[in-house]
Amino acid sequence: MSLDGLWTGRSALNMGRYGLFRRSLRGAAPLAWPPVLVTHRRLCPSDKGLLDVIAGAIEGGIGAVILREKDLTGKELLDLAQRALALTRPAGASLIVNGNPAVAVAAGADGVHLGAEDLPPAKVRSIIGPGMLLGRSIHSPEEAQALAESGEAAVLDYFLFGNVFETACKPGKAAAGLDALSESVRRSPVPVIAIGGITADKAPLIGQSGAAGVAIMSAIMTAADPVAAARAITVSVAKAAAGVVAGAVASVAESGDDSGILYGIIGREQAPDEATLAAMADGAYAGGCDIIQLREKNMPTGEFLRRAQILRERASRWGKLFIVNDRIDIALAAGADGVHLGAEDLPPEVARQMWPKGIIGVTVRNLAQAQAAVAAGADYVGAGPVYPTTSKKLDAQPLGFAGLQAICDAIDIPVVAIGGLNAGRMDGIGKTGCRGVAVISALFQSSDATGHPDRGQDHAAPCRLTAPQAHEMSDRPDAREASVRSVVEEAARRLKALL
Ligand SMILES: Cc1ncc(COP(=O)(O)OP(=O)(O)O)c(N)n1
Ligand SMILES: Cc1nc(C(=O)O)sc1CCOP(=O)(O)O
Ligand SMILES: [Mg+2]
Repeated sequence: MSLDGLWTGRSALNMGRYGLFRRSLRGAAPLAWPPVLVTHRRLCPSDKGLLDVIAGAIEGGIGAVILREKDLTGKELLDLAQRALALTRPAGASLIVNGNPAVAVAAGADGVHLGAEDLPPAKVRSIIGPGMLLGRSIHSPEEAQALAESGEAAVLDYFLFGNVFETACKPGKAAAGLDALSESVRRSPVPVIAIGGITADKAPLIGQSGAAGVAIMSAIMTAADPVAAARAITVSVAKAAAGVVAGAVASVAESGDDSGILYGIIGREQAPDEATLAAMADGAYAGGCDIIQLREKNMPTGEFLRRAQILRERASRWGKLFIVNDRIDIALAAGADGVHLGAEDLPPEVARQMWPKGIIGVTVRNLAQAQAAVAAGADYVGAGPVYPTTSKKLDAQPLGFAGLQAICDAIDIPVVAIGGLNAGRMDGIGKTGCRGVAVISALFQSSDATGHPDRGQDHAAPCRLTAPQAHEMSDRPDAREASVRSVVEEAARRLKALL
């Protein structure tokens, strides 16, 4: 009998939600994943059961639970998974079943985690279908590379790399170390989650390696107060994620030839959950962003509005600007400073009538569109793409600096350059006359802040630098590294003052 049909049961109903979650994890920036709890019920304190610890960890902000109870029978594991789901699902956390795809499907769980001894990933993917998360443990950079080269990683959503530090959970097993973690991140086509001996105070080191998140076993499972233990880790990870973003932002801010506006654009692809969104916004403003735009596609209005309210609050705290992409209704409801409109959105004349005092930005691709935007009452234009971008599918030809300059010369309102801009592409941009740059990936999905300018150039993951970008940056590695280091330190100082 083929197993291929198994997933058409209950979990198929969940595909929309988890399909979305999976996609949003693809481009995960350093520490953009919320922390993951990996269970081991025999470590629980004597006064607590496993479900008590899971409930506490969720209350403390854990975003996913990997149920790793290897000695249970299928029936026992199914029963436990169903009980755990009753805790994770209402909280919006994910439940991932270790090693048993059939139990995961039968329970309606959100994912499956595999070890080297389990079924091959492609087989498991055919059992669970496209919508569920699928992860695989790895223990070395070579293993990450082998799984990438064999094509097995193509069906995976993440690697779990360990053990990074020594841990009582694997007595006698030497720590793989941070360098091996960094190298695994570099060779991996999927986000890497770090595990093994991770505590709240070590989370920033994990962020430096470029890993997308941390997974915790003993620091939570053995804690007398699992809520407090989980919260300490969640807070530390959020601060570290903000620090990474601050460093990337500062490195772009410092790279231009004048001090123009730095305009960051963020959405769930960069910040999957609300805590990460807030942390990244803090990092971006701390690093030198003047404006943040919330850009969400196909998001239910309520969720979009909640995220807009979070950014409104962060921007006000920093005394900086907040713009909503596409949706003037959400911009007004959230009290944003303005809205950015493109060819598919409400015409700017209509927006201006509805919102006389709002900042209205309009996308333009050529001179004629720029002049039309001015006539329609725009406050600024976003002109692009200046370079090809990996952040969205676009048919328009890149403007280059010459096309950008022609627009800047022709109109009197501010021009913000957009598309494929990063620290290595800023020389001379001020001379075009543009007033600033709008950026997604180099701020929120970049490895810039870690000092590894070539990370991931071998793979085509959307969060990574493309080979030509990496080449450009490597032309002046010493200058770049020194400059990145100093701006990261400065950003860390500013962030510390805030937090
Ligand atoms: C500052 C800035 N400039 C241009 C755009 C692109 O807007 P649009 O053409 O509407 O495309 P989407 O971003 O909605 O896909 C922008 N968002 N911001
Ligand atoms: C959202 C968007 N609009 C563009 C346009 O030209 O209209 S380019 C773009 C993506 C910008 O992302 P990155 O900095 O990663 O290239
Ligand atoms: Mg738009």
